Amino acid sequence: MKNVILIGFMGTGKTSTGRLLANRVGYSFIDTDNKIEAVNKMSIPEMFQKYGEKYFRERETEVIETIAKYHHAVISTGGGVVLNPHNMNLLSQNGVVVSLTASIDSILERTSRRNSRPLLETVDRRKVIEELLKARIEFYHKADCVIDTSNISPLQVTDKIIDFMRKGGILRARG
Ligand SMILES: Nc1ncnc2c1ncn2[C@@H]1O[C@H](COP(=O)(O)OP(=O)(O)O)[C@@H](O)[C@H]1O
Ligand SMILES: O=C(O)C1=C[C@@H](OP(=O)(O)O)[C@@H](O)[C@H](O)C1
Ligand SMILES: [Mg+2]
Repeated sequence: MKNVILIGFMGTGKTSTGRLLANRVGYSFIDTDNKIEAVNKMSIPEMFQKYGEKYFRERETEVIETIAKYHHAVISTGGGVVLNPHNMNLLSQNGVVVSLTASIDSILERTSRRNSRPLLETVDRRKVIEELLKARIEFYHKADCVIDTSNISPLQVTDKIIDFMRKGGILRARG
C-alpha cells in the first residue's frame, strides 16, 4: 500500500494538512521533524544551534531511511528534504509525492505565528524566504500532484489530495 508524501516549503501546511489527511483516510501519520526530535531527544532549533544544519540533514536522512519502508502512512516532510536526491528516491519508491505550495505572503504570515524554524530566524525573513524558494522551487515541482494552498483551508487541501488519491486508485471510491 502506497504512502502519501507531502513536500513543500516551510509554512505550506505539510504538518497540519498531513495530520488531517491521515485522520480522514485512516492512515498513520508521520512528520519527519517530529520523528527527528523524538529519536534524537532534542528539538530542531536546539539541534541547529548545537550541531548545525549539516548534522540535522544527516539525522533527517536517517529518519527517512526508516520511515520510507512504512505502508499506509501519510508522511509530512520538512521543507529541506527535497535537497537530497537520496531522500526523494527512498520516499517515492514507496509512495506518491504531493507538493504543497503557497504565495510568499502566505508563507511569511504562516511562519511568523510560531518561530521554530532556525532557517527563518533572521531580520529580513522575506528576503531569506525568496532566496531559499528560488533555490528549491525546481524540486518542489517534481511531484505527482501540486496544490496551491494560498487561499484554501487545510480541510480543502485534504479534499484535493483525496480526489487525487481516488483518481490514481490509491484510495477506493468512498469511505
Ligand atoms: N491552508 C492553510 N491555510 C491557512 N493556514 C494554514 C494552512 N495550512 C497550514 N496553515 C497554518 O500555517 C502554519 C504552518 O503550518 P505547518 O503545517 O506547520 O506547515 P509546514 O509543516 O509546511 O511548515 C500553522 O499555523 C498552520 O495552522
Ligand atoms: O525548509 C527547511 O529546510 C526546514 C523546514 C522545517 O520543516 P517545515 O517545512 O515543516 O517547517 C524543518 O525541517 C527545519 O527547520 C528545516
Ligand atoms: Mg512541518
